[in-house]
Amino acid sequence: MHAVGIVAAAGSGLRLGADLPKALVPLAGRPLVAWSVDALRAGGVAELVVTVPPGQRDAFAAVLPADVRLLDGGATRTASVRVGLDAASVTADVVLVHDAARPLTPPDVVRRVLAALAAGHPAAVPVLPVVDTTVVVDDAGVIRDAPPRAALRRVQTPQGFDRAILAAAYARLAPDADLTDDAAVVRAAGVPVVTVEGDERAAKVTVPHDLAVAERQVRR
Ligand SMILES: Nc1ccn([C@@H]2O[C@H](COP(=O)(O)OP(=O)(O)OP(=O)(O)O)[C@@H](O)[C@H]2O)c(=O)n1
Ligand SMILES: C[C@](O)(CO)[C@H](O)COP(=O)(O)O
Repeated sequence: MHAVGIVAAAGSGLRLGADLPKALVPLAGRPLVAWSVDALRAGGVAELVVTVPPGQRDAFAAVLPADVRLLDGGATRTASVRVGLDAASVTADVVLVHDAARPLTPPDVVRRVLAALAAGHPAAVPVLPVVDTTVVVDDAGVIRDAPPRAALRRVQTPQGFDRAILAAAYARLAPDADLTDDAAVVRAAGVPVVTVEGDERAAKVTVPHDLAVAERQVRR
């Protein structure tokens, strides 16, 4: 099975509030994107495309292996993944789409996603259970619903897909579509998405506290 990894690294990191693009923010002395690239490689994905903030290719090239392909990303995560997917080799059987912002994803998570694809599933995503009561609120912040928690999951990356199926699903999307993940893109095209076990260590670095947690994780 020929797998290509697409690392979405073109975000600015507004919620992190750093003075450089989030994917270049150091974690234990290495940029987040370098950790994320390593995570995919450790899990068995050798060929990688990374989408970066326009104008930042040199900065990313300086911190990534020379065989990683760098492309200018788009204004949204969806647009950035689309750029990476368009560039992914058509000889690839499967693609794994990963957030640069999930630097410490264990290789076993990558392997579980690849195994589900190898078993013939068109799409597979890692998930974790929800441990807090989860509610739906209205504009005034008043609780309107509390969905049964047992069926809820938190979705992580990398998310794996049959390449041709993901490409067809993206082709159906409006050019300015902005979905929160790629599972939503294929689901919009009617493709079933199976789940595999995620890992707390694959947490997304979103706010400053997440970076502090990741630093402690590396030290352990
Ligand atoms: N236009 C964008 C926006 C996001 N991403 C990537 O998508 C992943 C998840 O996005 P998020 O954590 O929200 O990153 P940012 O958009 O950078 O964060 P913020 O929303 O706080 O600005 C990140 O690895 C980010 O680099 C991307 O490739 N292109
Ligand atoms: C793709 C994702 O990481 C799955 O949980 C998530 O939806 C990204 O959201 P963000 O707001 O772009 O960080």
